Amino acid sequence: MNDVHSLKAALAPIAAGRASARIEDGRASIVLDVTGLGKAAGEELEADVRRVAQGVAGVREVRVLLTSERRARRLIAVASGKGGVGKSTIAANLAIALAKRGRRVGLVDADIYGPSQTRLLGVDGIRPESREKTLLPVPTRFGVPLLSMGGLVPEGQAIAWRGSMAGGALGQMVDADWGDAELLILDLPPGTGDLQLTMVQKHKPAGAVIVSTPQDLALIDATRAIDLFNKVDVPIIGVIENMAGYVCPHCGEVSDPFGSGGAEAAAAKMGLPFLGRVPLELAIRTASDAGEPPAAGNGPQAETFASLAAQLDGWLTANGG
Ligand SMILES: Nc1ncnc2c1ncn2[C@@H]1O[C@H](COP(=O)(O)OP(=O)(O)OP(=O)(O)O)[C@@H](O)[C@H]1O
Repeated sequence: MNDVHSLKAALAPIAAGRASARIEDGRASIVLDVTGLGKAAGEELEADVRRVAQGVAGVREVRVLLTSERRARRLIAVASGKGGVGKSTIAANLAIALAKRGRRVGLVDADIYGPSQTRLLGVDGIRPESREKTLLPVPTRFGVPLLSMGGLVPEGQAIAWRGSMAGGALGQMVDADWGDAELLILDLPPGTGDLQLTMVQKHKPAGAVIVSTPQDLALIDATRAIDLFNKVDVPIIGVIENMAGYVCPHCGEVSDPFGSGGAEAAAAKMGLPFLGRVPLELAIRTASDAGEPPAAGNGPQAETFASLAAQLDGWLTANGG
């Protein structure tokens, strides 16, 4: 076997289909395709390839060139005009329902005022590690890796974090080692101030989902959120009405403490798609508090989120795959 064949044979078990190699005057040049591997795994593979190549007879020097098809990772913002409407709950469950459909999804919790995703996804207290200044998202049981401001903002310092620090931390989270995730769901801080505008301007999500309760007041705020995205030319994928209709945990009867249909009517008036409604249900709150997102289960709530995710999926396909 000549040297280049020995080199190829040595590389095959660890980098089959990813490496092409040649040797000239004892110098091995290897082009390694690390598409979809993520930074850490790509570097690990590069080190393995280097080590193996150095052990091949006739090789004095090894050069490895990494290539990767640039994968466009899309950001979908989940926003609300005011706090407490269930934006984080919807964001977490949408991410899980999309993962169930086969999308490779990560979740970014940018809500510095009330970062709740670590609790919702059952990874409270687990801090993300970092490798060479790149954050490694925390894996969750639901197939959706997570990075949260919760792990970065010192508790009780949200106010001091307004502005540039929050912007910097969000940049670090978006540019983290998301591996082959094609989609990041971005749980924005509630409201429509400068902080939200800067975040949206800088990271330019592919689209936005607006969460509102059926109440009039929340709808006025939701309209402001819609205006914010319009201002920066980010398309609104649609509006979700949360806490619509109270389902009695005892008899299953549905009543409408906050009214119903308001968000749908408002969406229609603004010419925006209405994605659906999520009822106000004790089971959603208790499951969420326990780190068991309903979308991960098999109950009726899982169906509600599956249907929302199907529409989001349709939008993603229609807008670039
Ligand atoms: N459809 C629902 N049925 C019952 N409880 C819900 C529902 N949606 C959200 N909740 C509960 O309402 C509370 C607020 O929800 P969540 O934290 O998701 O809101 P938010 O809009 O993200 O708030 P914040 O502004 O604090 O980020 C939580 O206790 C959550 O479990």
